[in-house]
Amino acid sequence: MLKSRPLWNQLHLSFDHFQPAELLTSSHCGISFTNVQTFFAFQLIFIDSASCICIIQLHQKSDKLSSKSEMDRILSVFLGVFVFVLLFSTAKTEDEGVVTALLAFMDKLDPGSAQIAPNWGWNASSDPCTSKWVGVTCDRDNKTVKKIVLEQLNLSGTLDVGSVCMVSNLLVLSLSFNNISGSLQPEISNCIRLTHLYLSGNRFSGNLPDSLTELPNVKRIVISNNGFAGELPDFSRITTLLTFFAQNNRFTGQIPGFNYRQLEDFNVANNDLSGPIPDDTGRFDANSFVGNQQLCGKELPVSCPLKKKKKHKLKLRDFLIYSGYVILGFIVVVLIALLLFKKKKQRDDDVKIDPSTKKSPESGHSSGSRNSRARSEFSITSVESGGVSSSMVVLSSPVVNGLRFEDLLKAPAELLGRGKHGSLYKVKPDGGVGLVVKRIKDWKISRDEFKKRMQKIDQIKHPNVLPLVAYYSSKQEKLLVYEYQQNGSLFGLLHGSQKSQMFDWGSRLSVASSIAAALAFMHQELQADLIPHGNIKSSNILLKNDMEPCLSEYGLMAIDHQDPDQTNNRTTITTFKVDVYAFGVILLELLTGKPVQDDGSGLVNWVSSVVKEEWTVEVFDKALIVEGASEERMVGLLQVALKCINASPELRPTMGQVVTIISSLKEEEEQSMTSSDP
Ligand SMILES: Nc1ncnc2c1ncn2[C@@H]1O[C@H](COP(=O)(O)OP(=O)(O)OP(=O)(O)O)[C@@H](O)[C@H]1O
Repeated sequence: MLKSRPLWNQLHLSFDHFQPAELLTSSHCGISFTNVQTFFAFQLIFIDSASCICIIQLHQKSDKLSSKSEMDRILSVFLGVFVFVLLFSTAKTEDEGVVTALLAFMDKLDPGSAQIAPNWGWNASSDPCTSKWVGVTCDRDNKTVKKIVLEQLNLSGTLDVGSVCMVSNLLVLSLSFNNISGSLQPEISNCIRLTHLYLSGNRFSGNLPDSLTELPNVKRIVISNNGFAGELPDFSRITTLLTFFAQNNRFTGQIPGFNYRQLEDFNVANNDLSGPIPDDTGRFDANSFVGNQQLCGKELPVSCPLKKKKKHKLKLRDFLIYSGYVILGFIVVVLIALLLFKKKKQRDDDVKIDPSTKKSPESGHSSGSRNSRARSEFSITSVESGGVSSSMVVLSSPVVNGLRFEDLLKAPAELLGRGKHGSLYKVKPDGGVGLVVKRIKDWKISRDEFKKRMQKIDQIKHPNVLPLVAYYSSKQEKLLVYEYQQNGSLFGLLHGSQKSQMFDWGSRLSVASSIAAALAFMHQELQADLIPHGNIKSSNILLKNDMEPCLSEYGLMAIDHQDPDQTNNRTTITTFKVDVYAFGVILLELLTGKPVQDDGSGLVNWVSSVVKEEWTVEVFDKALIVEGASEERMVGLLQVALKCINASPELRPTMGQVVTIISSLKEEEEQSMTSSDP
């Protein structure tokens, strides 16, 4: 039976029949009201709103019993039966409504039932869900129609949008590769929950209705290979759209606005579109636009003509005015440049360019060409450090035997990044290995506490945690020295130029497993000292020479910056749950292949909303799907991630628990690999 959601509305209407009545309570599971005239209370209780059964309880009000009580009893029974019949009939009407709508839709789609066979189930005496009509998919409870997929069936009628959109929970409508003709009617906007509309490979014609852009949830619109014509409506209104395929139609006019930054797939090739390509992101190449004679842009061989400037004959007066503007502009530019220069000088006042580092052997650039993100060279010589070599503690590491603070300060340094918590320099002391120096300013931690913390962290070794090589502490700044890892980070592997390298499902699961194990170990060892990592993100997971992942910068951040509830009083448990949350975000990054922006909440919200809609497979990285990664194990890992990102720290698992689940997923994966080996 179909879910009877609108029944509720109708129920309220039916109460009007009993006016004057006083509504006593109203909830989703029951309603009661008193009929004042007959001194009766009815109680309608929904046993199961889905099957539309209700029980009507009739209560006589004892304090109001009168000589008319016998008469009233009869009346009450009559009223009860009446209400029951009324409700039952309205519920039935609702179910029948969807069945009727679907049959009307099919009637137009396949006139004369030329294609549909009797065993498809499409008839008025059966239920689309429980009788499993061909092409219809329902929700898990078999109550609501969610998808209609009727592809490659040679259907040659028209699309009755008015009828099909009466299926109020419809998410997917796919009618690709048939012979359907006619236009797409404006009532398409009634399909308010629709996320996927596939109409490609038919004979549709006419304009796309403006109302198509009113669909609030639509993600994929595929209308390619049809005869659609006219101008495309303004799709920039749809904020959810990920795919728009409209190639091989007869669309004219200019390409309208789209949220190009968000679109994953876009193609309007082979139409009659004209004018400039408005996509300034450059994410879609010529293939998305070719075959439109009058289209121009950097993606195509035809670049757009420059706008012709009107030629003016300059009179002397005009000349003087323009010269005035030019001089004024020049003065403003000089002033701004001076201001910027002053500001930059202030920012860099503690970073002096070491004249001895004119040229870095690695970069080959001169120190004059400084740029914060590009390769730039500084000496990390600190104003206050002034050669206080005794303040630097070099830990017992084979990597830097005999390293002196002076060597570090003198060495050419290249700025790798300026993060929220400090700057990172790559340094290569004479004859030594490459190092990185993290420079943290204004960390509100006493020298003793800092020293204790670093020594504690140094005592705990794990193969997947990058060891600290040396540290230095002064009032204003702390320096932390690590070995430089030339293979980059997990961030680079997932989203950077290295993306082209195959980062397959097995490797992703392996990274998740190694990092989880490292974190669980560190948490256990540092439990008494309450030192979490505090800043887990994919750029802090580095790849060692053997491509094994390792966590860097453990324990540098006293407070977390990813967890929304960082202001809460921290208990032993919640302190470490900050890392569990961040690890959950890493898992999402591995599963979706999408980068994390700012605090990660964007990715978390997106995944949560897709999963809620029961579109779980949508979240996975396309590369993983193409590779044929096990959906069962991807869902398993996603479930771990969702537990980790629980808004309530107490409800998040411990890293120990996370390790157990991921290890068993990894084991299953390995077993499946060996069993599928020839
Ligand atoms: N030991 C290392 N070897 C090689 N690259 C490193 C090393 N440590 C960090 N990096 C890389 O250097 C870049 C800058 O690191 P940095 O720690 O400054 O950035 P961040 O993580 O964004 O900042 P923050 O840690 O302050 O939030 C990152 O891409 C990071 O992956």
